[in-house]
Amino acid sequence: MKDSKKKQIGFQYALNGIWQVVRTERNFRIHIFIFLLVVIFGFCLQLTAVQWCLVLGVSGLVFVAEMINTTVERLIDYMKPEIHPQAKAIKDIAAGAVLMAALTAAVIGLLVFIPKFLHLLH
Ligand SMILES: Nc1ncnc2c1ncn2[C@@H]1O[C@H](COP(=O)(O)OP(=O)(O)OP(=O)(O)O)[C@@H](O)[C@H]1O
Repeated sequence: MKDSKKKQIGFQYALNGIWQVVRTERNFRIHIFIFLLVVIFGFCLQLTAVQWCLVLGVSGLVFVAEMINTTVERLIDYMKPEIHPQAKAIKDIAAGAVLMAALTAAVIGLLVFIPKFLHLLH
């Protein structure tokens, strides 16, 4: 098979992976909804290039963390372990990664948007 054809198929698998998460994970859809709100507010409040980089960067971090968490959960469920402390620790750590990304996003979001809102009020 040609190299470009192989790459195209790999890309389709990757898109399929993203679609799987969008379709099945409620939390991921909530992240998308929040992201769209942030983008709308970003345009309305005319974020600078650096502010866009921060907001988009941290949003990407949340999406990636959520997808890795979903991967870990599915892997553990696929292996069908008994209730086991290791299985619990693995899932809890993956969930903790999402929480850390989300908290970072929230702090950066507040640092970027609060001064913009205050500026509007004055
Ligand atoms: N096999 C297991 N053994 C021990 N504890 C488990 C096991 N599976 C899940 N748990 C515990 O239950 C928690 C929730 O697991 P679950 O797979 O339901 O994730 P979830 O966060 O509810 O996933 P979803 O994103 O589908 O809502 C885990 O964080 C872990 O503490």
